[in-house]
Amino acid sequence: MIDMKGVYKTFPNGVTALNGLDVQIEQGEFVYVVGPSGAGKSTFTKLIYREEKPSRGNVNVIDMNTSTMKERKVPMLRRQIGVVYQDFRLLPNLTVYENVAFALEVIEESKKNIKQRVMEVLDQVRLRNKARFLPDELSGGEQQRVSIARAIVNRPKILIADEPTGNLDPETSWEIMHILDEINAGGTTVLMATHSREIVNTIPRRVIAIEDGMVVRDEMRGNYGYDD
Ligand SMILES: Nc1ncnc2c1ncn2[C@@H]1O[C@H](COP(=O)(O)OP(=O)(O)OP(=O)(O)O)[C@@H](O)[C@H]1O
Repeated sequence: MIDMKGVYKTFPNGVTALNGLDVQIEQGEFVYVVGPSGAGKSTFTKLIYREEKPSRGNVNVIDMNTSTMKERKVPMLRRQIGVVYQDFRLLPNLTVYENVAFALEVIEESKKNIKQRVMEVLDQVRLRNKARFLPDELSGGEQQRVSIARAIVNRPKILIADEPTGNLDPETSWEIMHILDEINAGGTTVLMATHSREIVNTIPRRVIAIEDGMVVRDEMRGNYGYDD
C-alpha cells in the first residue's frame, strides 16, 4: 500500500531531510512514526500524499508512483488519503457540519448523501450534537475530532495523523487514540507521527523510528525508545 525505496529528499535550501529511506506498509496497519525533532517524519508523511516529491528514489502509494504521476492525477491520490494535523486547520467561519461537508461538496455529492455521510462521521467521532457549532466554540479535543471527521468523510484508504495529540492534554489524547483505533479497526491504514512516549508504550503497534532521514528501527510491537 505504501512502498518507498531508496528515497532522498533535499530541499532547495540544501537541507537533506530524507537520506535513503526504505519503508513498506501494508493495508490495514497502524504505524507510529517516531524520532527526534527534525529527523524527517513530516517530510516522510508529506511524500505519501504528494505534498512533496522525492529528490531521488521511488514512492508508490496505493499502486501509484507519486514521483512520475501527472499533476492532474494528484487529486485522485489525495481523495484516498485523509490528513490530520497537530493544529487542526479547520475553517474558522464554517460550522462543524460545514467543515466536514466541504470535502464532499468539492466532489459534487448530492445534498442528501452529504447530510447522511456527514452525520455518520460526526457520530463516529461523537460530535453529532455539535454540528452547528463554530470551531472556536469547541475544546481542542473536539476540534481535533472534527478534523478527524473531515479526514475520513471520503472513506480514505490511508489516514495520516501528524502529531494529532501534540496540542492536547493527556485525557483528551486518549479519546483521540480511541477514535483512531476504531478507524483502523474498520480497515483504514493509519500512520501517526508522534512524540508521545506514553501513547506508544501504552497502545503497542508497529513503530518506525526515523533518524537523520533514515529508518533506524522498525518493530511490529515496538516501544517509543527515546527519552524526550
Ligand atoms: N520545506 C522545507 N524547506 C527546507 N527545509 C525543510 C523543509 N521542510 C522540512 N525541512 C527540514 O528538513 C528536516 C526534517 O524536517 P521534518 O519536518 O520532516 O522533521 P520532523 O521529524 O517531522 O520534525 P518534528 O518532530 O520537529 O516535527 C529539518 O531539518 C527541517 O528543517
